[in-house]
Amino acid sequence: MRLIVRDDAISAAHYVAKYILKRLKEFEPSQSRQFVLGLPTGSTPIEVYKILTNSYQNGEVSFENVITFNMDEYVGIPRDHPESYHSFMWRHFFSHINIRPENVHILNGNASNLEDECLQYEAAIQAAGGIDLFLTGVGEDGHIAFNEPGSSLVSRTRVKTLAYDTIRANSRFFSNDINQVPRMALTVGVQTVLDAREVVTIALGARKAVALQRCIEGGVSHMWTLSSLQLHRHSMIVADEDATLELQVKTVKYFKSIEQVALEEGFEQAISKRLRKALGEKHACHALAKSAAPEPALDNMGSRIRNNNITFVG
Ligand SMILES: N[C@@H]1[C@@H](O)[C@H](O)[C@@H](COP(=O)(O)O)O[C@@H]1O
Repeated sequence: MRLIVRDDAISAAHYVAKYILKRLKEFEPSQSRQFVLGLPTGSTPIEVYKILTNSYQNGEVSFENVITFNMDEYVGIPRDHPESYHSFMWRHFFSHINIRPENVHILNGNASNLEDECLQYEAAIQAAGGIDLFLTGVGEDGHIAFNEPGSSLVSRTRVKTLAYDTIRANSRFFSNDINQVPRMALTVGVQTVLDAREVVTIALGARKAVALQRCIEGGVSHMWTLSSLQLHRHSMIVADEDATLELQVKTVKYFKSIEQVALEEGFEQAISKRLRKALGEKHACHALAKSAAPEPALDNMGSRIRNNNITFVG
């Protein structure tokens, strides 16, 4: 797992947006080879969506050959309710870019058979070739998507009852009236997220600090489902300083020093190359096929420089 720390929320959002743009550029999506992007809702990714929208409007990126899968949706509120995740995504992102409506996937919280809806969603992800990059947020209780504390770490898309803490936290979107917040949601599972080729999480503000501490410095636990990212080969958390408030100073310094060394030694290029390889396994990526250079070995202990070769943890 990588941890990237930026001074404030805007800088963190810029880092994430630029990272996604870089991945899209490297991938060169086309009609026969579409990029599959997993997306979250919540206040945290809004700035990322704004930056991606601006990039589209400036002609820097196209979403024509991007397929999206959203993480979750409330059960039982109308699709056009202003706080449904469907409305959220179109309001903050999809309406402003050139994505094809048929490429947008958002769970239907009003389906007559919710279990079937979840099964079909998993099947649709498979049919798209799996998710290339899953962007996620994190709840105050450490949940990823709506995988509340106690969720199975091998769970897949399903119906979930929301934790009281989440209902309380999300009441700010429902006129601060806890009674208006739906009690249930459909959500991708922890394993659905872990199956993505890459996971990028953005965590902003002091209210995420405890969750971040548990997920980075604690062990893998179903009580803090974001901690499952410790098991992923290509996971990265991008946080602002406030979100790191509960981490040990030495933890933050450690990850900052890794980033510094990595920048100096071309780590970014090494990661890009390794990810292109992972994507190439699915898409027969022509760019990587050209490269005959050996991959750097993995080292579970962290970033190391050996004979000018960098090894790194995923
Ligand atoms: N299901 C969503 C999560 O996907 C999101 O990460 C979380 C944090 O939201 P915010 O970014 O508003 O703090 O809220 C909800 O619970």
